[in-house]
Amino acid sequence: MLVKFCGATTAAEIGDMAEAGADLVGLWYRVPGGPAELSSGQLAELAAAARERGVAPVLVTFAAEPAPLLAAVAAASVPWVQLHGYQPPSVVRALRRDGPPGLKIAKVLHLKDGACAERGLTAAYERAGADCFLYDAVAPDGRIGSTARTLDDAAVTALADRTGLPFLLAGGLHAGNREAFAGAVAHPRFLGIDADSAARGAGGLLDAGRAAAVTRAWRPR
Ligand SMILES: O=C(O)c1ccccc1NCC(=O)[C@H](O)[C@H](O)COP(=O)(O)O
Repeated sequence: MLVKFCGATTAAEIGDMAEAGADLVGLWYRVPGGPAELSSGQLAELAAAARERGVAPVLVTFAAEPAPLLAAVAAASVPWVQLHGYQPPSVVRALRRDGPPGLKIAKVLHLKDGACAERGLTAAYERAGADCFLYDAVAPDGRIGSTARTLDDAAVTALADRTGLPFLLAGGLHAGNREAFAGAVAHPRFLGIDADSAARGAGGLLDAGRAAAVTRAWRPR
């Protein structure tokens, strides 16, 4: 299974995530107002640092214009893109058509009170060329991304049953709640986990010890 931690802003955090056993590290690009937002130069620098440490960099974005995303993917040689907003299937199609061969595209599906906001679009995302979905929570006020709110295991497995792609599970995952997701973890399309809040230390940066505790708790032994 894959383990992703999201929102690195320094090479030191990336080194810490590598030590914590991460496969993927999220780098924010075009997340307006986000505390971990990076310039295109920083994105390229941190993507290189991640590759050096054997961790695959993931461009995490709210952007819905393919051209700047494709330019950033090419400039930073990023192998993964995570479309974390409510981007339509046409954005996935454009990235698949015009992106580098082998680019991995993760489309986030947002769940609120057990209902998926993109429920009517999942087949279109699949046809457009997404590689996987990432299931994440929506806060009561509509906020998305790093909400630290957990999903309901039954809602997750029901959504996974209705879709045809592997999925990363997110939403308030921490070292102590793997058992609450027994259905998701056992699902044949379970691909791995994505966490942000639980991996952060007191100063707000990603923390090696906290991230390692998440990895240890979730990775099968
Ligand atoms: O992490 C954020 O603050 C964020 C902001 C805007 C877009 C995406 C963002 N994070 C994306 C992630 O992949 C997080 O890991 C995911 O939302 C889970 O976060 P958490 O519930 O805090 O573990």
